[in-house]
Amino acid sequence: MGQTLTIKSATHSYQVVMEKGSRFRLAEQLKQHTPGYTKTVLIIDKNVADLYKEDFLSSFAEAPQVIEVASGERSKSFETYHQLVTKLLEAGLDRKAVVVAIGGGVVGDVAGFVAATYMRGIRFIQVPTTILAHDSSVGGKTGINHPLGKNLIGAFHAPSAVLYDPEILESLPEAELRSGFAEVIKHGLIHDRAFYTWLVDHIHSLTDLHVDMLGDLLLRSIKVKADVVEVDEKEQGIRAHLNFGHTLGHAIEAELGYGQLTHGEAVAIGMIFAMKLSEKVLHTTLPIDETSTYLQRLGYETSLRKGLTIAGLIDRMKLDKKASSGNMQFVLLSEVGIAGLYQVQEEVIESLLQELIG
Ligand SMILES: NC(=O)c1ccc[n+]([C@@H]2O[C@H](COP(=O)([O-])OP(=O)(O)OC[C@H]3O[C@@H](n4cnc5c(N)ncnc54)[C@H](O)[C@@H]3O)[C@@H](O)[C@H]2O)c1
Ligand SMILES: O=C(O)C(=O)C[C@@H](O)[C@H](O)[C@H](O)COP(=O)(O)O
Ligand SMILES: [Zn+2]
Repeated sequence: MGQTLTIKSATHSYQVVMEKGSRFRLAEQLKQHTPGYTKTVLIIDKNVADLYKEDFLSSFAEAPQVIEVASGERSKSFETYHQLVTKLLEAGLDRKAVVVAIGGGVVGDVAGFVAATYMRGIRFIQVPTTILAHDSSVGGKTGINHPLGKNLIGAFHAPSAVLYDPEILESLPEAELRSGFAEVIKHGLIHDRAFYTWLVDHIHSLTDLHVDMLGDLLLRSIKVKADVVEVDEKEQGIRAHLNFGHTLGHAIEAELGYGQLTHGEAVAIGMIFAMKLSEKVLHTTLPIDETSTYLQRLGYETSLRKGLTIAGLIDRMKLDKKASSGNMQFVLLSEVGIAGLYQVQEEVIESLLQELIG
């Protein structure tokens, strides 16, 4: 039956189910987690469809409609959103229908936003297929990007279940292991010092992330996310801590052009920046060298790419959703495992960015 973790949202509780081979039981799982549903449509990442579509369909007596979404960050767009809603209307989905999002964070975010808004909200199930999606599939943040910035349009809409089959992660390319693992490290840094230390001591290379241990590792990381979103689902307070590394990370993604650097790679640069900022603003001492060396050993970049400008990044960061009246706010660490949200003066950010640009 695999391992489960129950998450409480404001509207309902839902389960994260981690079970090897569960992709062959999707029809059964759907009945269990969304009782009484009238119809379903599977919205699936194109690469994932090529590899696993038949596996997902194998348990249905009558195959549901499948909509394939082009792989990549560019699909988190108005165009894809519009196309998907149109296809659901044409398919005749009613308010008791269920959307199943199968893929990484891109498909989860856009399909989740479709479900959040279709007829003012229908149920949806997250079937994460990347490491990164251990983060994106839990907590109910859904949305799309705007040319001006990441995730600027969206809604909070909790899934009815998160169905993880760790076997699927075996086909992930190295760059995607790296992207997803950044959010695992983030969870340790902001909320679970022992977990962070365990990662540094035990995961020496991305090849250490093999299927036999990924289920446990991801559940531990999801537990951090669950602890936070259960207390503050709609980001009125501590949920912002999950945004550690993201103020700069999102700015980098948008400035470079979506998809040039993966989300996790951009967040990794943002985390090192936020640790340096923490030392400056909070007069604390953090293991920046250790984290930086660790990230570099795993193949992450930790400084800013050529072509990025301080002015461009600052303009983006002023549009970040945490900004208040144009003042930038950053998640900083007073120590590993303890995060907080702080307003930081533009001059301080500017001078530190200068150091990172070199
Ligand atoms: N909603 C949230 O709380 C939240 C949290 C974190 C990140 N995000 C968002 O998630 C997105 C990134 O998600 P992602 O890293 O999963 O990227 P992604 O969805 O683009 O997937 C990464 C790549 O891996 C491929 N892929 C997916 N599963 C595969 C598999 N099992 N085998 C082989 N290839 C596979 C995809 O086709 C794609 O090319 C970003 O847009 C980010 O903003 C959202
Ligand atoms: O769940 C959250 O809250 C997070 O901040 C998790 C992040 O890893 C994720 O990238 C999220 O999409 C960022 O949210 P945003 O509100 O900054 O768009
Ligand atoms: Zn993220």
